Amino acid sequence: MTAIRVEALRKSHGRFEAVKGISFEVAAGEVFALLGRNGAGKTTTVEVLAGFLRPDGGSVRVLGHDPSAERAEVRRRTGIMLQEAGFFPDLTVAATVDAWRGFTAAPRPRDEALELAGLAGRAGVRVRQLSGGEKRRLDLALALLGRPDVLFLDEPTTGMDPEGRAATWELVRELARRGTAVLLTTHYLEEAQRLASAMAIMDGGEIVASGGMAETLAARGGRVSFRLPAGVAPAALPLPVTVDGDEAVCRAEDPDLAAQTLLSWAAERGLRLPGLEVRAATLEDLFLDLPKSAR
Ligand SMILES: Nc1ncnc2c1ncn2[C@@H]1O[C@H](COP(=O)(O)OP(=O)(O)OP(=O)(O)O)[C@@H](O)[C@H]1O
Repeated sequence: MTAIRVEALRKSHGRFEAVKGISFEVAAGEVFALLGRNGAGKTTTVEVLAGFLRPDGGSVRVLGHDPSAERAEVRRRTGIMLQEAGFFPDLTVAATVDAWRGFTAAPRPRDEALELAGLAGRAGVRVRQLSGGEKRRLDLALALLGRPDVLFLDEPTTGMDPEGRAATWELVRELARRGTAVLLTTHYLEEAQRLASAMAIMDGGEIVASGGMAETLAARGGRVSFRLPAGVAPAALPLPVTVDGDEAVCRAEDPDLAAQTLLSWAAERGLRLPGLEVRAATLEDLFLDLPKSAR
């Protein structure tokens, strides 16, 4: 089931066109990463989907509804974690959650939301005393209060320590397993690669690359690297390599097969390939392949 549908969306801020006709879909139970450098148009897109901004062109549907025309219906079933949290610094964590529960239909119990977000035991702390990462967790707790079918996460783990980040990833995975559609924007490419099954990279308001995460990365191939054995000329190797210092790098569609070819070649000659490393493509490799302007 399609949870989010964006078709030819356009949105300007004044005369500046921040989103220039983008299209993508997110299915129920899918984590979709919207990526791109600062100012690419990601937040503007999320704000349209959340019903905060009206599109100038094209259409968006969240759970089959138009988020600006049917805002109440969409808001009831979506959770949003935006970049700037508008908390009252003097309220405690518990009071903040209670206030939000008042605005939420059929909210989760307070302790359940705090537990989910990893804030159990911090209920009595004032918001101003929370660390940056803990504030993100509080944001997450609020976003999950209404047991949303669609979750918008804008830079959810900024400021979190590695443990908090790992716990958040696990929570997002679990929510997706239970059917929540998650639209994630992040600058942490490792986060996107681990969590998302599909992605789109935006630049200057347009989508410059998109597709299933695994398929896109597999199509990009991978690399095998090793230290060139003494006395071996790169041209003598059975596969083409680029050489940087004494490191040889072989880019290949199937890096496992390339490694086997290189190792058999070396074994036949009684050579070793020290420091041999086989690596599938990462999202970072994909980014580095994009035109400079898109990174
Ligand atoms: N309210 C606004 N008024 C004017 N320009 C805006 C407004 N909001 C965003 N913009 C501009 O629109 C462009 C896209 O911004 P947006 O916040 O959507 O990008 P982003 O991809 O989310 O960036 P970041 O990674 O920094 O969050 C930017 O150039 C930004 O300066």
